[in-house]
Amino acid sequence: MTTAVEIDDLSFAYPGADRPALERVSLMVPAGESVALLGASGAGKTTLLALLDGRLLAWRGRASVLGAPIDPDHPPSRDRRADSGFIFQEFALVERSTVLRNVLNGRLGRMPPLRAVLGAPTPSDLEVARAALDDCGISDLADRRVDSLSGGQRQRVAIARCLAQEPRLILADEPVSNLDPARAAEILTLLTGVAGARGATVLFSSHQPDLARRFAQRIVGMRGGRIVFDVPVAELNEDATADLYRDGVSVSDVGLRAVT
Ligand SMILES: Nc1ncnc2c1ncn2[C@@H]1O[C@H](COP(=O)(O)OP(=O)(O)OP(=O)(O)O)[C@@H](O)[C@H]1O
Repeated sequence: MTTAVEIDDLSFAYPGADRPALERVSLMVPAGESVALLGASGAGKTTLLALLDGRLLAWRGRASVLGAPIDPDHPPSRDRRADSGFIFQEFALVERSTVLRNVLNGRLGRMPPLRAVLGAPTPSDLEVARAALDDCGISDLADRRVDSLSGGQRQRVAIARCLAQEPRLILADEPVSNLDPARAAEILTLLTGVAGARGATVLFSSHQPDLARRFAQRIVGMRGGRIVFDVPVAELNEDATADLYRDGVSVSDVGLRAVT
């Protein structure tokens, strides 16, 4: 069994913060698994995903992504970055650009640097982008500007952009918290389905235990920067889940976008 993510005794504090955002975190995610990070606002989910994406430095401990250690002192190389894709809650798309152009942006990390600067896709880049649009059911939107799309359609574009990158690991930070419940389930069905079909690992964060249970094989509960449980979905315990949200925030209070 290969490992997509391996973290051992990892701690991180934002500069100037009076307490760590991640404290003594250890985690192992086998390749091909779909894992949900569950926890209240401030639990450290975004920080953990950003760290795995190579965007945070000066942490302590050990971490490997797709079998290679990440360095707390240097950002990852361009090639390494291309192997993991990130899906943001707020989509992070170029609003005034077309859907196809946004999806092609996912190819930039796979192009030689000069071609990427010129933004000149090859026929094979176009083929990969069109396949990603097709997988996400949005081929008919290819020429539409992103600023004319609904939230659910935008998140499909963001997933297609990520797939165009051909990542082996997909990190998704609350990918459905801006969507209504029906759309949220649709998008997680799509995300975990296309990732599974391509053999990619998915690590997604969520405030919603029901969605985590439905779409992940394993649930990692976080609270106050620590991992408090890490269980197969069948072993998820209601009390332990509710505990994640104590201190003024209850599970039922945690709606589509969180309580802060
Ligand atoms: N850029 C930052 N600078 C300083 N502190 C930060 C920064 N980003 C997050 N934090 C702090 O780090 C801790 C973990 O935050 P993080 O955003 O990772 O939690 P989260 O579980 O993703 O929360 P949410 O569900 O609201 O996104 C919190 O105490 C937060 O206030």
